[in-house]
This record gives sequence, C-alpha cells and structure tokens, in this order.
Amino acid sequence: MSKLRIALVQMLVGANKAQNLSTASNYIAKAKSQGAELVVLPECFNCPYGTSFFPEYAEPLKPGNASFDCMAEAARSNSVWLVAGSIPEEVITPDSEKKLFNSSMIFSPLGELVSVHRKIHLFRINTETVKFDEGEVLTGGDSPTVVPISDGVSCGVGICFDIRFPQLALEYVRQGTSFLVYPGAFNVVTGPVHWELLAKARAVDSQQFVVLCSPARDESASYVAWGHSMVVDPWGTAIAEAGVGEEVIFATLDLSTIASTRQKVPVLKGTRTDLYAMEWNLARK
Ligand SMILES: NC(=O)CCC(=O)C(=O)O
Repeated sequence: MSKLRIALVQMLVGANKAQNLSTASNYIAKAKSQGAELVVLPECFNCPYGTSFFPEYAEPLKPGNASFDCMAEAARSNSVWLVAGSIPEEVITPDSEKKLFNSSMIFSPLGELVSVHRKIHLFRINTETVKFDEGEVLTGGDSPTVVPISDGVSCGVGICFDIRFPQLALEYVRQGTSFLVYPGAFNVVTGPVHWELLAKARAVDSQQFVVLCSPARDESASYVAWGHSMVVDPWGTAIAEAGVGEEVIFATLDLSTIASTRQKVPVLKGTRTDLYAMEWNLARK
C-alpha cells in the first residue's frame, strides 16, 4: 500500500444516542461513496462530551450493544477501516466494580473489532472559563494501541488529550507506525491556540501523518468543541482542514513522503538516546 484515502467525519453530536449512531453511519456510507478506505469519527460521537453524560451513555464494547453493533455493521457493509472516534466504555471488573473508560473501537473492513484504544491521559484543565476533569468518572487506559492496516502499514491511536504527550507519539514511531489518529474534542479556549500547533508538532517530531477528528461545533452545548478536524503530513503541512460545522473532509496519505521526509531531515536517525531517555522524574504538583 503506497497511498491511503481517508475521511474524517466532523459530525454534530446531540443528546439522542440512536440519532448520533445513525448520523455516524450515514456519513460513513457517504465517505465510502467518495472513495474513503479508512474513516475516522470524533471523540465521544455517541454522547455529548461531559462527565455527567458518560455513565448514562456508556456501553460494553461487545456485540449486542448499540454502538458496537452499529459501527461493526457500518465498517462491514461499506468495507472500510473504521476508527470509531470514542465512546464511554463500561467495564465490570472481576471484583464486580464498574469502571468507565473513554475508548475508541477500531474495526476492519470485515466488521471485526481489531483494537480498542482506551484514552491514556485523562483530560484535566483548570482555566478561568473552562474547568474539566475526566478523572471524576473515568479511568485512564494503560497501553498504547498500534493497529496493523496492511503489509507494513500501521497506525497509532490516541484520544484528544493524548496528543499533548510527545512520548506516546514517539513510542508509536518506535513501533513503526505510518500515521497517528486522534479523535478529539478540544474546546474554544485551548483549541485556537493549541489544536493545530499540536497536530503539526506531533507530525514534525514523529515525521508521519497526523489525523485529528473533532465533533462539529454546537454553541448550545455545555462543552463547545473547537471543530477544525485536520490532516497534517510528515513535513508539517496541513493537507486537509474542516471549518467548525458539520462536514466530511478527505485526504490521500501518500505514504512515500514518510521516508522522503526522514531522508531530508534525519532527526529520528539522529536521536541520541545515549544522551537522553524518554523518562523523567518530575515532582508532580
Ligand atoms: N477531550 C479532551 O481531551 C480535550 C483536550 C483539550 O481540549 C486540551 O486542550 O488538551
């Protein structure tokens, strides 16, 4: 595989779960009809983004549950790879404790669940205007997720706040991924300053494609998403970008540009792991 056509579904997410699932599924079919081989949905595409909503909308990621069944069928019937944004996942532990994760299901074109990425870094923010702590109800995941797509092509998955951690992206580089996919819902405070900057930073430091998919902006929501879903190439150039409304955007990832970028600017080869390591011991405050 030398090129991969992808679609990012920047959809409006509301309070009605069935409606959200139907919207997602219609857009997946539309993306396929326009040539997409891999489709990405936004963070929390089955429920409004907010800690008060997560328990009510959470589901086990198994057949027999609405979001799982709908997405498996959408991937299968359209024969596409599907990074199904994220939904609140309910897990009952062996000690009968209920835990919730912010999780992304990844389906193959056969409709098989091939991976689940549980958001590792829970979103915490405390500004004058936006305060949020996913840790009030969610548990963080504990492993990076690499999805094999085809012969030698794989992608690393992160969810939103995960993009702020270059160490995770560099771990994906170590594991040989070609692109990084982050379903995300930045907000109107950090979005204007950090969203594009972080997408480009991760693309430049990992020298691969970076894909960010947001919900469309809904000014009446309790949490107003930034929008601006985008795809950045290994050189750091945005090759597709949405506005703030509902929209599907497309990009063709020319995977040969990964090697050519790394040849032009050999930072990965030049990394001096003998002088510095990806570990540190900051006093946590
Ligand atoms: N859903 C999230 O993780 C939001 C992350 C965010 O807005 C940020 O600034 O980081």
